[in-house]
Order: sequence, then C-alpha cells, then structure tokens
Amino acid sequence: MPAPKQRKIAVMGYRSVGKSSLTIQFIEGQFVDSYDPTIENTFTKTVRVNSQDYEIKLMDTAGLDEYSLFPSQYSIDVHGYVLVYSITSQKSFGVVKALYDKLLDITGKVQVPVVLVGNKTDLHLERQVSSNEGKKLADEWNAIFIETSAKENVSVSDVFHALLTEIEKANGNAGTLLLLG
Ligand SMILES: Nc1nc2c(ncn2[C@@H]2O[C@H](COP(=O)(O)OP(=O)(O)OP(=O)(O)O)[C@@H](O)[C@H]2O)c(=O)[nH]1
Repeated sequence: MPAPKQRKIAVMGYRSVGKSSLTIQFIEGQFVDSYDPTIENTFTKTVRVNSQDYEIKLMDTAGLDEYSLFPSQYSIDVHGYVLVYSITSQKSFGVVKALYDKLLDITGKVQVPVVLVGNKTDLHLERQVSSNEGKKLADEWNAIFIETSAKENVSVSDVFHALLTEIEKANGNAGTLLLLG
C-alpha cells in the first residue's frame, strides 16, 4: 500500500455560503444549524480515493467579497481549491468569479485544480443561480461543478473526492489513476 499523500485544500467563497457547514459535514458527518462566522479553521482527515490514501488538510477560510485581496497564505502550498457559492445568492456567484481571477493572478498559473460548488440546493424555492449558469462557469474554468446541500449531506464527499482526482491530474498522474481505479 503506497504511503498517504499529503494534500492541502482551501475552501473559499463569500460569507455565509456554507463553507464551514460543508467542511464539518465532510469531516464529522454532521450539520450544525447555527451561524458562526469563521476566521480560519484547519481540519485533517484521511480518506481513500482510487486505492490511494490521502491525508487532507482542509482550511475553512473567512468569507471574502469581490473587493477582498486574495489572502496570500492560501496562494502557496495549497494543492486545490473548493470555491463555494450559495444557489440562493447571485452576489455569492459573482464573488467566486472574482476570486477565481485573483487566484490565477496570484499563483501565476493558467489553471489550478478547482471544484466549483453551488451549495444549499435544499432551498430550491429561493434559487437565484441556475444549475446551467454554474456548469457554464465551471466549463470556462475547465473545472468540476457540483451542487450540494451541506444540510442534507447531498454530494458533499463527492466535492473532496473530485478535487483529489483533479489534483492528481494536475500532477500528471491521470494514467496511474486509471490503472488503479
Ligand atoms: N438550508 C441550508 N442552509 C445551509 C446550508 N449550508 C449552510 N447553511 C446555513 O447557512 C449559514 C452559514 O453557514 P456557514 O457554514 O457558517 O457559512 P460560511 O460560508 O462558513 O460562513 P462565514 O464563515 O461567515 O464565511 C448557517 O446558518 C448554515 O446553517 C445548506 O446546505 N442548506
């Protein structure tokens, strides 16, 4: 069995989109229905994807807006990003667009492993951002798009598994994955 690979992942987006809820649902398997703004929390978890163990360091970051500078501590040593908006907020969708541009600027890369997440799908009556809009944006970025409900634990682990696979691809290990998969 190969040794676990260390992977650092940052979860970013506008305030109150569910960054902490997604993180805690993934790490602890529970939903906490209270709003507590995050400054920064780091969690670790070991998961197995495609027969490989990963030791994930998950950074749940403070909410940003389109005017925020990209926090420099998340620009180095981070293997991949979960960019989260809420399907109930066009504003939060605008913020992930701005964040992505800043991310490319600050890393100086043309492509970075990213999963775009539209959270709060259980609030479908309040939907402001269609699935098509999300999909289209992710296609522009060449990124994966997943809609989730942290509350109902819909597709939450898919987000992190997909990102680990994207990080492998970026490292040129897609062939290995296919062989192991
Ligand atoms: N209905 C519903 N509510 C959610 C979901 N995810 C998060 N929430 C609620 O949205 C609010 C904000 O959630 P957080 O997880 O704290 O959001 P955050 O993005 O970490 O917020 P900041 O730390 O301020 O940036 C809380 O009241 C959550 O209970 C979801 O999937 N569905």
